[in-house]
Amino acid sequence: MEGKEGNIGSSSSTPNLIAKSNPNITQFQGFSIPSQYVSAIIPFQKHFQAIDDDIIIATKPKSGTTWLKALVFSIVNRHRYTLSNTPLNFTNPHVLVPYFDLNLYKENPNSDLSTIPSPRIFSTHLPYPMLADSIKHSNCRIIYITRNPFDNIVSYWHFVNGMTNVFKPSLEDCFEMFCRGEEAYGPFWDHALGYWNMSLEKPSNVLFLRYEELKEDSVAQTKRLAEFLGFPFSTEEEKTGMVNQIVDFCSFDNLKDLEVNKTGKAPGPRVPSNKLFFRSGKVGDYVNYFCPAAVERLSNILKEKLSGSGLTFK
Ligand SMILES: Nc1ncnc2c1ncn2[C@@H]1O[C@H](COP(=O)(O)OS(=O)(=O)O)[C@@H](OP(=O)(O)O)[C@H]1O
Repeated sequence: MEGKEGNIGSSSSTPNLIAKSNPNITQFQGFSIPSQYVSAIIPFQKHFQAIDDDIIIATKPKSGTTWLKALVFSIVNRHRYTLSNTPLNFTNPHVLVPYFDLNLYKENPNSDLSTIPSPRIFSTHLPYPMLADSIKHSNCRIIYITRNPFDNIVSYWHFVNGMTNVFKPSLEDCFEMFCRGEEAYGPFWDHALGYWNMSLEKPSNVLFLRYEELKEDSVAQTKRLAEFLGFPFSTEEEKTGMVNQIVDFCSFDNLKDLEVNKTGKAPGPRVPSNKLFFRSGKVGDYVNYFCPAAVERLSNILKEKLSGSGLTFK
C-alpha cells in the first residue's frame, strides 16, 4: 500500500542515501541530542539534586508526554484541586510540569530547587544514562512512556513542521533519521532500552508505560500509575468514580478543547501554539503514511536492536 498522505512509498525498502540529516543535532554520550543542550548536560548531571519523593516523567518526544503530565499532575494533586478548579483548566500541562531547565546548571551550578513543594514533578527527554547522578542514586520515581515507533515518527513530523525557526525535514527524512538513530534524542531503541532495563532492575523506581496500553485501558493504567507513584486510589475513590473522572478529564478530547490548549501560546519560543501538542491522538495512524516495505525495514532494524531484551513493539 502506498502511504495516503506521506511520501514513504515502496522505494523505502532500501535506505535513502540522500536523506537529509538534522543540522541541529549533535552526537553526545551515544545519543542524538539537540545541539543547544549539549553543553548543559554535564553541569546538570553533576549538580541537579534529586530528592526521594521527586517524580520524573521521561519520554522520547511525541510519545505521550503531554498526556502523562496531565495524568500525573491530576493524580498527585487530587486532594488539592477538584477537576473543576484544577489549574489544568487554564494552564497547559507543559507549564505545570516543566522540563528540567538544563541551562540553569550551566549558568548557576548551585541552583536550588528545594523550595518547590513536594512532590516535585519534572520531565525530561534525556535517555536514562544521561540523567543526573543524584536521580540514579536517589529513591525518586521515574515514569517512562513509549509509543509505536511509526506513530512516533508521524507525530514528530507533523510537530516540527508546525514549529517556527527549526529545521523542517520531510516525512522521508524523519524516517531515514529514525532508522539511523539520528532523530532528536535517538536512537529510539537505546532510549527505550535504558528505561526498560531499569524498570526490570528497579521496578519500584522506574515504571514503563506504553501509549497504546494507556489508550486501550486508561482506567487500569491510571490506577497502576497512581499505585506506582504512592498515591493509590482508595476503595471509596474508586466507588465514586474518581479514576474515571481523571481519565476523562485528561483524555485527548477534553484537553484539546480547553481554550488554553486551543489558542494559548506554548512555553518556549519555537512552538507557536499549545494546539500543536494535540493533533489526532490516535493509535495506528501511521498506516496512512508508510507502505509495508518501509514498515518491514524499520521493524527489522528494531528486531535486531532489541533482540534479547524482552522489549518488543507491535
Ligand atoms: N490527552 C491525550 N491523550 C492522547 N494523546 C494525546 C493527548 N495529548 C496529546 N496527545 C498526543 O500525543 C502526541 C504528542 O506527544 P507528546 O505529548 O509526547 O509531545 S511532546 O514531546 O510533549 O512535544 C500527539 O500525537 P499525534 O496526534 O499522533 O501527533 C498528540 O496528539
